[in-house]
Amino acid sequence: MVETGPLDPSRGGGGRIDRVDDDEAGLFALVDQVRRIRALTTGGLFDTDLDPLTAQLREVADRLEAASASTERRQAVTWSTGDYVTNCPVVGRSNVLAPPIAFDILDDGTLRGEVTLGLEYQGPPACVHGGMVALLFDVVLGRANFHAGATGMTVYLDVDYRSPTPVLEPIVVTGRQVRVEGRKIWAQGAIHAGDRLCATAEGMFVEPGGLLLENRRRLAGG
Ligand SMILES: CCCCCCCCCCCC(=O)SCCNC(=O)CCNC(=O)[C@H](O)C(C)(C)COP(=O)(O)OP(=O)(O)OC[C@H]1O[C@@H](n2cnc3c(N)ncnc32)[C@H](O)[C@@H]1OP(=O)(O)O
Repeated sequence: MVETGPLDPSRGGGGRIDRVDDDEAGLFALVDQVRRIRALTTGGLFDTDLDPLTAQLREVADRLEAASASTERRQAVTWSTGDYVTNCPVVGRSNVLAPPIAFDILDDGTLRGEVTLGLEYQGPPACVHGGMVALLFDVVLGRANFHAGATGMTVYLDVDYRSPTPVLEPIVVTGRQVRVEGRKIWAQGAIHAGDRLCATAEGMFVEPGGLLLENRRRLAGG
C-alpha cells in the first residue's frame, strides 16, 4: 500500500537536483524551440499556409542532420560522460520528449516536481495519457533511488489511476525510496492536482550487477 503522507504535494523546501545548466553548445536553447513546435503542432490548427514553414523546417532539419554525430556516437557519449540526466525523457533538457520536469529533494529524500503537461501528453479528453503517468513515476522513483544511494532497473511498476490526471493544469509529482533489501529496492510515488490525488505507484528495482557496465563498455567500442 502506498503511504501518501510523505508524498503530500504541499510540502515545500528542499534543493534542486539533476539540474544541468551548462549549455555551451546551445543545445538546450535549440531544444526549447523544438519543444515549442512540438506543443503547437499537436492537433495543430493554423490560419496560414503551412507549405513555406514546412520547407523552412526541412532546411533546418537537413542542416542539423549534416552537422550531427551518428546516433551510435551520441549514445556512446551519453553513457561515457554520464550525460544521461540531460537525455532522460522526463527531466532531460536535451530530450524533446521531456516536458522537462525539475525535481527538488526534500530533507527526508522525497523528490517533488511541479509541471503542466500540454496536449502532446493527452490521452482521454483533458487527461494525461496513462502511459505518460507511468513514465513520470518510473523516473521520479528511479531518481529518488539514485539520490538515496541505492539504484536499479525497474522490474515492476504498479500504478493505481485513482482520478484523472489533468493536462493544461499544474500537477505535482512526488517519489521516495521506502526499502532496500540486498539488490532489491522499493520506492513509492504520487501525482496530485492541487489536493486531489490522481495516481499512486509502487515500483521494485533490482541492481543489475555487471549488465550496465557491460553495455556501457560495448557502446564505447571496447
Ligand atoms: C544501476 C542502475 C542505473 C540505471 C541508470 C539510469 C537509467 C534510467 C532507467 C530508468 C528506469 C528504466 O527504464 S529501467 C528499464 C526497464 N527495466 C528493464 O529493462 C529491466 C529488465 N530486467 C532485467 O534486465 C533483469 O531482470 C535484471 C538485470 C534487472 C535483474 O536480473 P537478474 O540479475 O537475473 O536478477 P533476478 O535474479 O532475475 O532478480 C533479482 C531478484 O528480484 C526478484 N524479481 C525479479 N523480477 C521481479 C518481479 N517482477 N517481481 C518481483 N520480484 C522480482 C527475483 O525473484 C530475485 O529475488 P531473490 O530471488 O533474489 O529474492
